[in-house]
Amino acid sequence: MGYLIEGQWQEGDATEAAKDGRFQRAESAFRHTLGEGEFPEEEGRYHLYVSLACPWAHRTLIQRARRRLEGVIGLSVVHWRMREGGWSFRDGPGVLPDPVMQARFLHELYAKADPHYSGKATVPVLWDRATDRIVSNESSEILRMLDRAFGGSGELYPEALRAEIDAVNERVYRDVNNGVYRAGFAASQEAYEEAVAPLFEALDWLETRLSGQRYLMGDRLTEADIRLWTTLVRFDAVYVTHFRCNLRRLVDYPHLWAYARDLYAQPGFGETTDFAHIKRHYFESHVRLNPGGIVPLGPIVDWDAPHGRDGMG
Ligand SMILES: N[C@@H](CCC(=O)N[C@@H](CS)C(=O)NCC(=O)O)C(=O)O
Repeated sequence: MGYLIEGQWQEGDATEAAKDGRFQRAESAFRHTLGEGEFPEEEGRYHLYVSLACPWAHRTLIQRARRRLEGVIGLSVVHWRMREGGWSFRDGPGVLPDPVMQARFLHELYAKADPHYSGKATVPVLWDRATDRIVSNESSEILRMLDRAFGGSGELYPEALRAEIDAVNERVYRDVNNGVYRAGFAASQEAYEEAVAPLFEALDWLETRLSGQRYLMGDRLTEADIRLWTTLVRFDAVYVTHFRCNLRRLVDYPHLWAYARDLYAQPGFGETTDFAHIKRHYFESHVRLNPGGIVPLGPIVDWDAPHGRDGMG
């Protein structure tokens, strides 16, 4: 773990847990848009840096695969363990090194893009090879860019559904995507309970919503599904134990669990999911939560079991 100050890497826990024990996520710093202004659409010009473990990066990886943009936007995958030096490109199964600067650590790219950058070096990063700059390091915005750029139709965020998608995204982000982190990184009992209660209220709400419709917006997949799903797929493998989100497991929610398997079977989802990176990242990286670094072998769950949702409206 660590962070950059004025482009210089500092080892240490830039923990986002404030003095009151509550985890706070920092805003992403690079917020340009592919296809606008200085970042025109050009095949081969942009490169995506992800961790296969990271739920935020996973959003962008799913969309790159769904759109079959593999030949248009390059990909690097960091090593699952995030300790000294932060995310690195050290050798390991599934790691794809950096072809742009042959960086050893992700933070080198942040410092190259902005020698005065202060903050964390997070994934995902959408990099512009032509200018050596970061287009964006905000997953929700990269997801939308990959929905529209290079001939995309913007189907994940259709005009008519935007208000409803925004409303669902807001609650899912606060209580689910970030909720599991607020529970896991809470440094007090109070902060932990403040995160866990709304997390499971939100899962109950989603369970009901998905009992009568295939996707969060009805009969079509939108960005809201991708954003929810990357947390669900990690839930039983990691968050139930490592982050103590254990009132219930995903498999205890019949509709949510079938919904998660439905998406897992669709193009872009299962194929970009790497449970080894996911589990090893969390259990080997967070020394405070798991000092021994032991990775649990379970749970045994069948992601390929029939989900029975094809015919749902
Ligand atoms: N707002 C960012 C958050 C990304 C994020 O927090 N990524 C984590 C991995 S899951 C990370 O890279 N953390 C590095 C660190 O904490 O030093 C986004 O959604 O793109």
